[in-house]
Amino acid sequence: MNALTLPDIAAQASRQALPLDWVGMCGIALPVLIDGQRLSATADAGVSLDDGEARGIHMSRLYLALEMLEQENLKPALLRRVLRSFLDSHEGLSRSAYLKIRADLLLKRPALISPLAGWKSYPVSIEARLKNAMFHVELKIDVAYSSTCPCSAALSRQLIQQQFVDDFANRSLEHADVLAWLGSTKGMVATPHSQRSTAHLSLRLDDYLDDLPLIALINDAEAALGTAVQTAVKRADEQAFALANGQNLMFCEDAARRLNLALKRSPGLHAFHVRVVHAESLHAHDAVAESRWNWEAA
Ligand SMILES: Nc1nc2c(ncn2[C@@H]2O[C@H](COP(=O)(O)OP(=O)(O)OP(=O)(O)O)[C@@H](O)[C@H]2O)c(=O)[nH]1
Repeated sequence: MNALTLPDIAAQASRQALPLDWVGMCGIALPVLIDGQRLSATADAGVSLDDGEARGIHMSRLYLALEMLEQENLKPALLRRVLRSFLDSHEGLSRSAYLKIRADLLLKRPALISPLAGWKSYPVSIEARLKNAMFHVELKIDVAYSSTCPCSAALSRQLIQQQFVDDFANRSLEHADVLAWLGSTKGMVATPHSQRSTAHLSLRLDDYLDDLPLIALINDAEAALGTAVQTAVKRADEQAFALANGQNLMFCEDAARRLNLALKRSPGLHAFHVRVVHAESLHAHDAVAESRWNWEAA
């Protein structure tokens, strides 16, 4: 049997004539280049099947178009070319094309004080759509940070004050005694709880952008939060982190508001949705806050 005789089921007429919103493949393994970094990624690639009479799309054509992503840095223009190729190879069948790429971006992060540095992984996804000649790119980025509860800090301070009253009642205050007391466990009878937290950022990019501003957006988000989780840590770094947390107490509402304000100042965005999740150590459930700007369902 040669190729000419192979049955082509996709080209048959559909028994139920009905257009479909999305048809394609999910979870395709793919190497991609982001800012020169070779990353292991997975891709979802699809098109609409607007011709309801056609039995199926041609999956191999989408799959093969993804080869364009192997050698070039991921940029909006490249994503657009891939989507254009999806549509060109489905002329008469499809009017919209979709590509989602997921990867873990690795960034080397310096310690707060010591000259050390270590790698941090940021789950990112890049979603591109081409529909009626309109091209859109949306980024999703997860940023991990530490949050210390302001309520718990205030309650702890009150207990420390109470301890001070108990320990120094009817005593004259000597500087050396107070200093020694502050350095003892009695000087901190209670500690506020803090938690590892995650900001899930969904970001719609302006159409004119030449590059994907992943690193700039991560940096903006971490600067706004103030207490990004660390990589290599010596004691001096841990002490600086403790100070940063103490100066940066936050409820999930505070984190969501800070991110909202920071992302509005970030260039290249025209809409975003922020969801912060504080994996509480006080509770067995999470504290969550969301904030949107110019965001409605795509
Ligand atoms: N449309 C469709 N194809 C599927 C599905 N599952 C597996 N495939 C297979 O995907 C393979 C590639 O499809 P096509 O791109 O149409 O392959 P082809 O006909 O050899 O390629 P062209 O000549 O370019 O059309 C076929 O062998 C299909 O059977 C499915 O659910 N839908």
